[in-house]
Amino acid sequence: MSFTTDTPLELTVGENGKQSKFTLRDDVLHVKRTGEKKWANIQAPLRHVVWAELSNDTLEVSLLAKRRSRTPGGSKSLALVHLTGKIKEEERQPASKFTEALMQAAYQGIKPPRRLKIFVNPHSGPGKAVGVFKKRIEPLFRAARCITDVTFTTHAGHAREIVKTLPLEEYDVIVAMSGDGLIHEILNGFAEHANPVSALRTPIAPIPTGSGNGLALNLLGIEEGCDVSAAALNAAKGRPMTIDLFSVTHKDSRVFSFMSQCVGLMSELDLGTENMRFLGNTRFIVGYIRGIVKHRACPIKLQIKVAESDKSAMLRALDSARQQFSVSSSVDTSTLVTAPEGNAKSKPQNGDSSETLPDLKYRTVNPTEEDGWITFDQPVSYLYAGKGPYVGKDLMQFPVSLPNDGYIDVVVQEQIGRGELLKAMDGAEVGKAYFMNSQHYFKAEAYRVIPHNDSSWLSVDGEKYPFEPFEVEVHKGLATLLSPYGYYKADTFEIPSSE
Ligand SMILES: Nc1ncnc2c1ncn2[C@@H]1O[C@H](COP(=O)(O)OP(=O)(O)OP(=O)(O)O)[C@@H](O)[C@H]1O
Repeated sequence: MSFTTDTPLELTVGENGKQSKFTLRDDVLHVKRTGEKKWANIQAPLRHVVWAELSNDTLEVSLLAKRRSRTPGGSKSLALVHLTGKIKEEERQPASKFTEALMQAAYQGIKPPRRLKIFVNPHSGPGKAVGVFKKRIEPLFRAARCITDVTFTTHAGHAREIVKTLPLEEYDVIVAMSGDGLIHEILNGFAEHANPVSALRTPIAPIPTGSGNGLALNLLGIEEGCDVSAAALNAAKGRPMTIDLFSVTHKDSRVFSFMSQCVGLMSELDLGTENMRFLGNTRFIVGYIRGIVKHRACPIKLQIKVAESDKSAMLRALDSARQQFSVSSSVDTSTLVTAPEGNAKSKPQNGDSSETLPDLKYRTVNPTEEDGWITFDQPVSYLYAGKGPYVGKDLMQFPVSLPNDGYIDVVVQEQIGRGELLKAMDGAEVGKAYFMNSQHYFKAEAYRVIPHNDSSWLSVDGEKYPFEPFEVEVHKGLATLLSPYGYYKADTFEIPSSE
């Protein structure tokens, strides 16, 4: 999001030696306060501006400001800061003009107040979600004038029961204060709604309190992906971004997946370490090292309906998508008043207003080479398929993934030596494993897995399923998320200059 004016907008308020000078330049609000020790100098990008209002003789600005101290993860966490200043009568007009311009630039056509249905999973991750909600999230939603309806989930399946019959017209956004597991549950609840397609168009915004939090990382990036305040502000004023969903079918069951499916080493490191939840994100690293020590191959036959198998072509597609992002995210102030997206819900794809979930196209087809299917029939270290670059803070598994290209990214890791598997950890958080020759990468419309025994688990969005034959296919743009950017924020993945 970019805000450009020839001359910066400025406003100075206050009296008696306590003055605040606000300057809106490019896409940053600069605040300089004299006579104050705390928050004397703030520079907040527009996406961190929560609210600005002029009432009687007082200007109020709420924003997220970076604390000086760093989190254990190394980034500076964001604090909700309220700034107020007294306005003299003769300053009312410029103050009103400034407040209006700041709100328009900060909301870019999004019309507050948003009505939020919020689910808080008290047991997600290290179990601190309720305290964090009361201390940090409730005040932020109040500052952003959101209308909230909160459920603290009491059991697994609770959120699913509620969203199945949710009156869709009463809410703009579903907020999940949880890990990725609760989002999987909500999407599957929506699929059981009487109007499933409309339900799935209701955007979901995650607030990361789980152990994995891959979705929040994909939407907010590595700097802010674990910051609950940045995530809550995305719920209050993010823009709808449609994503593809996947149907995972085995026997007679159909489950919707939004993030990933895996078998072999990568499913065991997640599902085999659930007793280590107290370790937070670290449990995945412990699980990976344990998997390397065991060094078991995963015996499967894999069939993929391939759309692209050339890694260089996928890098070029990402590069051109990134160039489009940078054009579409630069918005001139002249568009601010008339920006179109007041409502958070996404529009039907291709004008299709059907309320029926998409049919399964590949369930009964015979996969043949002529129809673009390829077959792997040798033990692998793991199969990992999904959407969204990050699957966790330490692993960018799908660096060339795009939100709604209609494909699932399928990664097949050959069984390699323990030393090489250990080396693959180096740079895993910025997607370096993509360049390993032993890591095969496909853009696919569908794939099938036939296990040769029952020695592993299938993980779907981090939830455990039996290791039985299953099939996956893609449904373009079926679900909606909220994003501050309109694309996956994974710019730490570097596209080599030769591409
Ligand atoms: N009150 C509850 N008690 C027990 N389980 C719950 C409760 N509320 C939700 N759940 C279940 O907990 C599961 C995991 O939740 P969630 O994703 O929020 O946390 P997590 O597992 O710590 O994070 P991650 O999925 O990122 O590892 C979900 O499947 C959900 O159904």
